[in-house]
Amino acid sequence: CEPSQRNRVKMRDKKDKEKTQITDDPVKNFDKWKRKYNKTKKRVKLVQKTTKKRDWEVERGNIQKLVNKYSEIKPKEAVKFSDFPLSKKTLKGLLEAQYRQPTEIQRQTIGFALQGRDVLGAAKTGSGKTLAFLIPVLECLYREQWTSMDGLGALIISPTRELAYQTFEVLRKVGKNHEFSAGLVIGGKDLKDESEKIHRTNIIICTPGRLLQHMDETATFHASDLHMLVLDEADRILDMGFADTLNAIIENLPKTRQTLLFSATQTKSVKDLARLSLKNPEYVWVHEQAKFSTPATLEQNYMVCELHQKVNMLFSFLRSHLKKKIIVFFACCKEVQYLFRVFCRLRPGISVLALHGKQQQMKRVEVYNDFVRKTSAVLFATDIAARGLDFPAVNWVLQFDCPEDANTYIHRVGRTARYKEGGEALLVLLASEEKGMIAQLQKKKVPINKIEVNPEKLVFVQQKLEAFLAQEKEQKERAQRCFVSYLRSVYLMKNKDVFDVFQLKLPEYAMSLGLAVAPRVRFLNKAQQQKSGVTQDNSGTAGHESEDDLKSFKAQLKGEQSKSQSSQSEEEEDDDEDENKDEETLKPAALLCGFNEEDEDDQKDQDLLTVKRKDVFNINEESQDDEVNKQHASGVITVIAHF
Ligand SMILES: Nc1ncnc2c1ncn2[C@@H]1O[C@H](COP(=O)(O)OP(=O)(O)OP(=O)(O)O)[C@@H](O)[C@H]1O
Repeated sequence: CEPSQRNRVKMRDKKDKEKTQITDDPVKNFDKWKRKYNKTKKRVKLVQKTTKKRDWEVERGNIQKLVNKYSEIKPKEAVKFSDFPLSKKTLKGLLEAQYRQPTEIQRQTIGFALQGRDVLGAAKTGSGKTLAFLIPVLECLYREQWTSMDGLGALIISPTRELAYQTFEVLRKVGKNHEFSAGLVIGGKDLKDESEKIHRTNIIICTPGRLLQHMDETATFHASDLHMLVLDEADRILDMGFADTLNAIIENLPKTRQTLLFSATQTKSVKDLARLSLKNPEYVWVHEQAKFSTPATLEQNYMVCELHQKVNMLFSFLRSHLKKKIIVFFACCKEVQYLFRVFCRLRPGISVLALHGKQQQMKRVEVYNDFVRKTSAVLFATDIAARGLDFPAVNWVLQFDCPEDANTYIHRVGRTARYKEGGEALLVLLASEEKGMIAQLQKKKVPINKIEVNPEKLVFVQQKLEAFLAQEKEQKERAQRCFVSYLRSVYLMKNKDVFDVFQLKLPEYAMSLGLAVAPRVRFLNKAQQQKSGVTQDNSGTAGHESEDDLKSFKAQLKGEQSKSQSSQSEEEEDDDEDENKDEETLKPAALLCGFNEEDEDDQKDQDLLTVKRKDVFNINEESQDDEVNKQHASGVITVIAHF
């Protein structure tokens, strides 16, 4: 071969040799790789720096994508929650809480709420209204990329502490993937402690009284950035009892907010809604065309029973429903307090619990949770348990006393037959209440049948009650208070076609409670005298009373109840008692029938205010001013929790 060709071959061999030498030398090889790697890393970083968005920018992009889809929401086609343009965090929360498919009220309202519309939503009890407003609340704050620095963004007002507590628990469940803070403001022992946290809370679930107290007294708390206001059980919150408080709250809220109202018995009264300055609200009345206003799975009956047989009837009922979960509604606290105690002593064979507005808040929460957990038990309750509470698997709702009106009836029976479950309801009426009440129920499309009681099946407990009262003075006093309170509750009912206290047979009623003699009822005597036109001017006090009557009556006519009246709880009564006194004597029996010791230091309930009950004779006047002061000073539990 030619010399030049030989040279070329030589050079190539040399190069090949060098090449293999480098590949075989790991140090040199690594250095080379490292140089190359650094170069690439620099280049990638540069590219990333110019193209990569920050997290919040990504989130903002996601939000924009969701918002763009709002106009395309088709409620009729939404089968799953994921068919709505909801954030991943909310969808995850719903899924984790086992909520997959929206209920009818959720399907029909979520879209409007996401679009920023004001909504008035009404649907039967147990149909899922809570999520219908909680989902939009979460989405609203998510859309605004709300942080704790932004303070209050959404406000949910409930008529009772129990309902607020329950809503808070649902919010914690479905909102757990969001970073917002949420607080339960239902009255607290330590206002100062609460005040320190409240300004950092993004979602507040509250009862009206305590919220207003913060608005008045907590300097750092303001609601000027509020985006969403929710009134749960709106008709209740809008009615006369909460008028002053709600008006004062609304004065502190920005007009630009979005407002959602939900209830099973919705208001459409223009006067009521005007206070909220709703903007072109969307009315969603899911069951407006439905044949009945109560759940289809609820079987409803009523029976007529004489007043003095009611206790026997209740005991007999419980004896024949020992394995069931039952709620019994009474007209007033004192009735619940007395009958709860004697029923524990009677040992019906089923665990007896009591929930009413005079219990301390801790006790109320304890009883609430206890009843949630139990599979069979009977809960004696006032109307603080009538609205919104979602106790699982309640079989029966028994209304021992006639409800104030058809709406209260609907809410009470709604504690059973919830979300596709079945349930039964029994209403106990006096003969004098039957015609008026049944007419009201029929007008409200409530299907109810009359049943007869078999007198032979009644178990008589009067003698046992007499024996209890003979043993314990306190018990006797409780029975007397129960007697007077029940009469007062009937007397204060507005609808005189249904409630007529003068038709009640008082001596028989007293005996049925175990009392040998009917206690003196001063207000009835007074009322009787007024009824029969007897003037008391010479007594010196009558003139003063009638002036007060007139004032209060005028205030009611104007729809501006006096402060004392509007703050007066339905459950508040003027006679104090020390419920702890007889714990010692009650303990043995209590243990046997699952009785929880009641530490019912009389505490004034702030939840349910006087509604639709005219106190034209100012029976409660002595206690009212005191109560207002006490309400402002008294402490009730508050929890501020963060997700
Ligand atoms: N989408 C859903 N899927 C399954 N269960 C649901 C759904 N939405 C609500 N529920 C369940 O239905 C029950 C009733 O819901 P909720 O308490 O919200 O009813 P409500 O309409 O507010 O009743 P009320 O009128 O008595 O206040 C609850 O136990 C709740 O967990």
